Amino acid sequence: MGAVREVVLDESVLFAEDAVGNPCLHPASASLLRRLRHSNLRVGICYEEDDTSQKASFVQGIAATHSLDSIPLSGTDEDSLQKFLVAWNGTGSSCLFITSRKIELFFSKLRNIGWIIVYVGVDSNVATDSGFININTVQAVPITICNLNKMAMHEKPLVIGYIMKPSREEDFSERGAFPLYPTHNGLLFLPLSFELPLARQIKQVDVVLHKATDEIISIDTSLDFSNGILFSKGMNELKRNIEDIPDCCVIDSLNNIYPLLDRHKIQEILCKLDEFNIKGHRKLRAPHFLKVDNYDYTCLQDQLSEAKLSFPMIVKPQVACGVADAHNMALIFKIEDFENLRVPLPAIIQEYIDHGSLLFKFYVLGERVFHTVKKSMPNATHLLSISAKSGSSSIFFNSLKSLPVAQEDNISAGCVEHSNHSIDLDLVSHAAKCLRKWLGLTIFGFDVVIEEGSRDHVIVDLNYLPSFKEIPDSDAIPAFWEAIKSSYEYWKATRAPKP
Ligand SMILES: Nc1ncnc2c1ncn2[C@@H]1O[C@H](COP(=O)(O)OP(=O)(O)OP(=O)(O)O)[C@@H](O)[C@H]1O
Ligand SMILES: O=P(O)(O)O[C@H]1[C@H](O)[C@@H](O)[C@H](OP(=O)(O)O)[C@@H](OP(=O)(O)O)[C@H]1O
Ligand SMILES: [Mg+2]
Ligand SMILES: [Mg+2]
Repeated sequence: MGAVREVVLDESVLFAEDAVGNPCLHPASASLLRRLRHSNLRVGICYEEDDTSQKASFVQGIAATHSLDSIPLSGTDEDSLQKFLVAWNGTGSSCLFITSRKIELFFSKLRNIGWIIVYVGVDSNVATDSGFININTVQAVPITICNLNKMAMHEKPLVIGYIMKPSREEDFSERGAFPLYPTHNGLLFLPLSFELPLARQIKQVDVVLHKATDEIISIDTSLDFSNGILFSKGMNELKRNIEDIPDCCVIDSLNNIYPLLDRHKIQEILCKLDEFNIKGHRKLRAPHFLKVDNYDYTCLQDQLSEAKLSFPMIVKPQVACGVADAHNMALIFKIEDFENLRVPLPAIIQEYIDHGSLLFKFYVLGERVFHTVKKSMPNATHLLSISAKSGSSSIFFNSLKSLPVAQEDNISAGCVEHSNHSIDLDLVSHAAKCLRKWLGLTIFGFDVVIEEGSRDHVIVDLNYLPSFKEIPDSDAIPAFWEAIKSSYEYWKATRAPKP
């Protein structure tokens, strides 16, 4: 049996009726359709031709929404089968027919031409063999396809189990990052579900790719961050499983991720870069900073001076991500602005770098380094005009939502475009390689601003598994796959020998 490239979902596994008898889509089926849509498989929906017109138009609407084919099935006789096959017009590779209706005659005809029937439902009488598979719920469809494709491929693909918040999974999935048919470098992607037993799922994968910070409930900053994290129930179960199954490559290990949760640790890492400046190149450095546990500014001025900090400054929560207020920060212009400052404590006070409102976002995917230029915040003089207009001296904002931009900020796209000539890419790429070695992370991002005047390249932020949305899919996705494969190969070559 060849690898599965095509899947037809019968309406019986997708639709139900709501309280008033109208057709509706099972939530689990909706999630499955979203995943299959971007799985690099050809997917269709089959519906009974004599369905009510309301049902037929509902099915066709769902198919159109998910960019899937919709194929009518008029009956189970030979003629209906031929009409169905002509309408589907399959490539002849192994095709799955996923249903919870028992149409024996139709099944045997399909199996005779190499299709595989996947019956969804709990029925002990169902005999299973290579052409007939029984699963309990539609949530087991991806793992079924994955296992069939693992068995069918001459060179065993590497199965990457992934888990992240739905919006992030959708972002990656829409870019084609999670195919259920092997990539050119032999990877298969399988969504892990907290709603199914994790131990069984993890045994099916070679790698677990996760964004654990998506599963943080809260962080008790009175403890060392890694001990203060309260994860979701599902993430705690995943942690237990990956700790119990040493034979599972994790991208990336939690211990390597924890420092990027903490802007204080990030500053300490970035300050190490000061030693790595290359003669004849611009200086690469971290911002001057001070960590504070309170905003009592009566004794703060000396500490600020000692830390070489002068106004304006930017105040960020020490917690860097994972919780809602990790991106609530403020620009402050005088010592009194610490009064009633709403930035969560403990906080990191950073020098504000005048950087002409241009931000260079770098993304490290394994060996590859990409960057994009984005509009940022204006120089201090412009910021003062914003604060003057706002009536309050300090400027409070959420960096994930919007940055304070001066009205008269005249950075046009052209300036962003020309800015590429101002950054020392060799210097930053060298720094990226150092950071990759120190952090032990497969995919991470960092933000660079160039100080006006000195032209110092200042790294103001480090992020774990960012979205690199702005990098073209044609570059980013193959690099994403290569980074994962290289990390796995490095893990395999360096892991402790099996007992
Ligand atoms: N020290 C600084 N001097 C000047 N501008 C800064 C400084 N720190 C941050 N910025 C600007 O503010 C933006 C948000 O800051 P930062 O990147 O630290 O926030 P974040 O919440 O970590 O964002 P991300 O979504 O990238 O994780 C930066 O992208 C940059 O434009
Ligand atoms: O959601 P938390 O755990 O707070 O972490 C954020 C990161 O700090 C940001 O770097 C991510 O933004 P980018 O993916 O654009 O880098 C941001 O990605 P998002 O905006 O796509 O959610 C978040 O991952
Ligand atoms: Mg940032
Ligand atoms: Mg960040």
